[in-house]
Amino acid sequence: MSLRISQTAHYVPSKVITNDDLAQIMTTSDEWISSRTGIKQRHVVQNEQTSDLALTVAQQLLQKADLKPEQLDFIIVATMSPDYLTPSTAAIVQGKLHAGKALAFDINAACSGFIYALAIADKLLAGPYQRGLVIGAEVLSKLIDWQERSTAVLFGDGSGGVLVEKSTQVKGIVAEDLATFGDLGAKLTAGYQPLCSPYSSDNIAKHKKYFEMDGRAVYDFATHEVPNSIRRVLVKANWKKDDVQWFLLHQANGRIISAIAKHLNIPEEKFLENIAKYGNTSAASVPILLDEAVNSGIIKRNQKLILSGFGGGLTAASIALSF
Ligand SMILES: O=C(O)C1CCN(c2ccc(-c3cc(CO)ccc3Cl)cn2)CC1
Repeated sequence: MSLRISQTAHYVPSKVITNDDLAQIMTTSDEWISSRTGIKQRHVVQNEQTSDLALTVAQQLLQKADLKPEQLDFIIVATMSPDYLTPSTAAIVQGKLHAGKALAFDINAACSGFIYALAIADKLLAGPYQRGLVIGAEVLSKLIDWQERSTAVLFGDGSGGVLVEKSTQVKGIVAEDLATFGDLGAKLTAGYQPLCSPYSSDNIAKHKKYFEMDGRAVYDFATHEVPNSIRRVLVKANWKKDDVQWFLLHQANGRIISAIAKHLNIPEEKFLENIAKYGNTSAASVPILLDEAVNSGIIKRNQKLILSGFGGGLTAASIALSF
């Protein structure tokens, strides 16, 4: 028994902000952003919340599969930018979808969130459940300090997801490697919830609401731990790296993907990329990349894929997927 990805979908808000648009409101340039990150533009919400982006993807997945909402057993939303602490973004989607039979919950593993969520869905399908939605959805624009150019230029809003079903036909997730490096968590933070009772005092600076990142430290972490993660999952899957048709990595930074390809001595062409169009959309980046590659015919059935996420936590996670 295994997990089959039956449908893929993605959605991004209509508002496009180019690097030149950002140069109008902060001291930066298209040259700096493009050369250091590979990003040319990003999509930013105007009046949509994270649950709205996730709901649109959920509706697309049901429509593609000709399924009714009540046929869903679960909805998992991977997000680090939920509408609320409670209700979960997944619960909001479940309610608006009228998917009354589906258990629904969020998971937060930042940019590894979609990979963690796929692995969790695999376990649910090994149990009493038949099918569900796994969605990565982010509105990072609400977590950005728009006065801080070092982070404001990196991120975008978006959502992507998959319909997963119990299957006896495909191998699905052949192996997984989900790692957390909590001792490095302070290197990438956002959304601190300050203590505020009459009995507490909180010396954490209030600006911890917004993204803060030790870019050098996270960059170095990624270029070392992502190759390690991919090597481990290849061994667990008993795959050789040449068996893999495509590598779908979190779209954090174009130079990081090149560095990881070099570390692994794998041709860069095997690493799919769309960071130029969307920026870093955290948990949404891999499912957006997956849907685009399926739609364009780059990814075909029965191919061997490696999906990898890395970032906040810090986390690094990989899945060997027989698509
Ligand atoms: O070249 C420069 O000056 C800078 C150097 C630092 N850079 C970075 C550093 C880290 C990330 C990053 C972020 C996340 C969060 O999702 C996850 C994973 C990563 Cl590897 C993205 N960019 C940008 C260009």
